[in-house]
Amino acid sequence: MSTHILFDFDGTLVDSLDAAFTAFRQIGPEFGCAPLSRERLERLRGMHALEVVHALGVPMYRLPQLATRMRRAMRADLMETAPIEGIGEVLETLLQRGHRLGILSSNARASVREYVRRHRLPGLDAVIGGTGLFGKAGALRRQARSQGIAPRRLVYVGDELRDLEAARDARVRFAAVAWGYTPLKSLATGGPDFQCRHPRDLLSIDVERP
Ligand SMILES: O=C(O)COP(=O)(O)O
Repeated sequence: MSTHILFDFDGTLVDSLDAAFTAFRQIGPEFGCAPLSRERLERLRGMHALEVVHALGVPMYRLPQLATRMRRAMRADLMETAPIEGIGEVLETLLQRGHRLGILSSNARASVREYVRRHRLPGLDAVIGGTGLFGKAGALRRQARSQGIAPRRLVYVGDELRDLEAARDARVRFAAVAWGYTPLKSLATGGPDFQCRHPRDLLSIDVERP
């Protein structure tokens, strides 16, 4: 039987970290954040998104507004950024093997769909977007329910600790990727079901588990 594989977007299908960094340097100060250096960014990458928000001094009530402003500021750069190298071929192979693919992202659905179309990423027409930064667990649960499948038959592929946490909460399997925002060694502390150092490692995540 095939597995439903849902992909996170930013960091997992496209390396948007530079675009995020540039946008934050512009917008962060409006939210009372100190200017961000590359060195500090590197230190923040190992942390959970909530810890990052705290470390940057963003009040929680302003987070949705900051995230929306960031997404808008990043959009043009993002559209010009190529997908992670090798991901297109891997998606193609997963499709040929009969897997059902999709995207589940806290980024805006319209931007993600536009990106998939422009960069011709195969099999990713189903896009769930705008989940809220910390709303992915509920979205994963709803997805399993609406597809009529047990959560364990879903795999979420992501690059951040909030992705891993959401998959755990929803009892969905999680594949951690090494090429995203959060280093694999930080993701490994959360005990992901699969660790992918290269996109082709995604081809072995269909292993059935009891
Ligand atoms: O909230 C964002 O824009 C980041 O989106 P992601 O869930 O695809 O990482």
